[in-house]
Amino acid sequence: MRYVSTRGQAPARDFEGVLLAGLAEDGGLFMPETWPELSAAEWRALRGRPYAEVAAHLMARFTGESLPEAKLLELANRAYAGFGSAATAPLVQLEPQLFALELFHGPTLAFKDMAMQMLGQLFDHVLARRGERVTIVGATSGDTGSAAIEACRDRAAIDVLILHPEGRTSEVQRRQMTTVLSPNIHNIAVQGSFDDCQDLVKAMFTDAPFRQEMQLSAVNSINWARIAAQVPYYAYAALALGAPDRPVAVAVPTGNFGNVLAAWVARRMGLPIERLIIGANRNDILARFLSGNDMSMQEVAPSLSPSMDIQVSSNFERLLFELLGRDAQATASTMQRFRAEGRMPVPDAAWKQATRLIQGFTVSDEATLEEIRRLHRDCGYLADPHTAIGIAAGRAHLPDDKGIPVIVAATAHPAKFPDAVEKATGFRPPLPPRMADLYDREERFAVLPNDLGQIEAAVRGHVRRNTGA
Ligand SMILES: Cc1ncc(COP(=O)(O)O)c(C=O)c1O
Ligand SMILES: N[C@@H](CCOP(=O)(O)O)C(=O)O
Repeated sequence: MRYVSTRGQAPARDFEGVLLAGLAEDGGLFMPETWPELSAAEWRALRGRPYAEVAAHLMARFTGESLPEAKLLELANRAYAGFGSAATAPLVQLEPQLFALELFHGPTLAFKDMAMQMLGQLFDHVLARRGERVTIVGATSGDTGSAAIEACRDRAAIDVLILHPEGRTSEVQRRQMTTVLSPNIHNIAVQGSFDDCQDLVKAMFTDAPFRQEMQLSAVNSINWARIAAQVPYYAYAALALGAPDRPVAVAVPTGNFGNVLAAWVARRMGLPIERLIIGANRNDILARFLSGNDMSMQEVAPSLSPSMDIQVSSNFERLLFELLGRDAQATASTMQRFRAEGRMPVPDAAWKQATRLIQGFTVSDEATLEEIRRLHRDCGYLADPHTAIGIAAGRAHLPDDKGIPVIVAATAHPAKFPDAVEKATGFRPPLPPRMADLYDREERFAVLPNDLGQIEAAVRGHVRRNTGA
């Protein structure tokens, strides 16, 4: 399998090259040159199989010969062994047609563990075989950072530097990152928003000499390997509900558009996902795009669902590439105009094509609290604010539905956002016993301005110290 850049100016790579490169050299995102598709019989054969087997089988369609299914299965078994649910990603029925796909049973209690634990295994395997090392730079609004840190801590061949927006994550999220004192882990609180952090990461990747010198790699969903590892859980859930012989819809609380893109990919591989539904908080650029072709940037505003306080949704570029018929030149110029003018000029035909499949809903903070309250009262279910937005969006879609089940991505454990949950229900969800002393642990992080030079200097300093260079 070969991968091409959405902007058409970077060399094509294989899966391993894409895993290590992260972002393409031209600033674009890697996409498979062709889409693998499974027949109905192949999907049926995956029904009832353990999660690791489904993951290995589907990921093998993206990796090619250097990482065959048997090797992926070995890595997947290791990746998911420590999850707190035997099902890895259990499906909980909330209403006759509505199901929560719980993706938060990994070590850091958010859906990021589903892919990141697998990425950690992939990096270990590939770097050991090649005798190489990498410097991972990542941006987080709270969950990617801790998942990446947990997956890569104490590795000799990996340095990890995570940028988070100062004061804009929940305290649990921040502490999950900053209390990991392993020598290869470094946290930087950036005086800015998540979008600023993400822009800094992308700027480091497009600074060719720096990228080369540091051997940069990515763990954000700009890295195709992240998306590939997020596809299997949609298949796992849809198969449990009768796919490929019964269609499903999928609802996803959305920020950087990676999680919903993975569902789009599952559909492209032949899974009968009839509708994709996205829920947004007040940072609702994607919902505004879907309702009126208005992809215009606004200031990032803090909300009760901080992980989704995002305006520039990186993975939208991958969908745009498809909507524009894989025209890399048109994709590049559309993205350039978006960055220059703050508004993305999506042709009407492409927009209409998107709206035929994807529906968007904005859920305010008040409506989020009401949804958490309602779920607790009526279903005995405790949802975190992000999951509540997904469920609210899924429920808003139900009247349009033809009776097909809606799978909602439940993206975080309620204990990660205890203040919002307590405000809605009066109940403060406790952290699992292994994290009970989180508030007493020592924290270590630097605070830096939104300045590329200073961030690059910090990265260089940490990597030199770790490698003794
Ligand atoms: C808990 C949670 N829910 C939802 C999202 C949004 O997911 P995505 O950025 O893939 O759209 C995030 C951040 O990625 C998150 O951490
Ligand atoms: N919500 C994310 C933001 C980064 O998203 P990613 O999927 O691109 O890693 C976070 O929690 O950090």
